[in-house]
Amino acid sequence: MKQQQIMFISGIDTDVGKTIATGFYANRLAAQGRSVITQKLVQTGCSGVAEDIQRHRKLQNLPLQQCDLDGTTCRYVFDYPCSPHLAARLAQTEIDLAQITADTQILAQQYDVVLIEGAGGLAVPLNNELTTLDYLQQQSYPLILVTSGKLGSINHTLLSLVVCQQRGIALQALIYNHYPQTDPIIENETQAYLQRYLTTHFPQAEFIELGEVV
Ligand SMILES: Nc1ncnc2c1ncn2[C@@H]1O[C@H](COP(=O)(O)OP(=O)(O)OP(=O)(O)O)[C@@H](O)[C@H]1O
Ligand SMILES: C[C@H](N)[C@H](N)CCCCCC(=O)O
Ligand SMILES: [Mg+2]
Repeated sequence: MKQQQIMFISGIDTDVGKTIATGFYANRLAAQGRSVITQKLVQTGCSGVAEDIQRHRKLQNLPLQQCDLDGTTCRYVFDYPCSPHLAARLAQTEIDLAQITADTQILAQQYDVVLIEGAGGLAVPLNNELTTLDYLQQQSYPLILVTSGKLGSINHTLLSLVVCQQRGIALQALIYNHYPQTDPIIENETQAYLQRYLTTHFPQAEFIELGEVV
């Protein structure tokens, strides 16, 4: 019997490379013979089929799927490029998290692995009460966290990891995005520091390097 797996991909911030990392990780699993679909928790800043889903499919070298066209892979797409809680409010609606969970379950019945990309970082609000972190904790999905070598990443990464430990969220992997390249002295130590930190505090988690995707 095929093992179904749902994993959540978040990052230390918006624009850190979650979408690229999601496509990369999907391809890695597909190369191991597993069928993979991606889902976007909530998309802001566009209309129609979520732009992150479109990017995932391009990276996977797949056309848009029926589950993309009918909204199963991204139920909530909002125009305004901001936090989901605000984007939903501006659209005079609310994000129904039970609907998103139901969509994930439908996808999990059809694919071996569902990778859910969050919007922004872990503490991004989905409404006035709940953050992405709360949802992740409720669902007990393992987390793949995307980080980078940019100045400031050590602090943002450690804050994200400390809160995962406090909330009992399992870290599957830390993806270290080498893009964009900035200061090699800072980047090298950021990578080395985070690798040491992972070995000490999350020995079961994988450290994965992501290079520039062209
Ligand atoms: N490894 C990479 N190779 C090439 N381009 C990259 C890489 N990582 C990030 N980028 C580029 O940097 C920008 C931000 O990346 P991306 O869209 O993946 O961020 P994100 O974390 O998914 O943001 P959001 O919170 O909006 O979902 C994009 O233009 C993307 O193409
Ligand atoms: C529009 C943007 N690209 C992201 N998808 C949304 C990021 C929300 C971040 C909210 C915040 O941390 O203040
Ligand atoms: Mg993205």
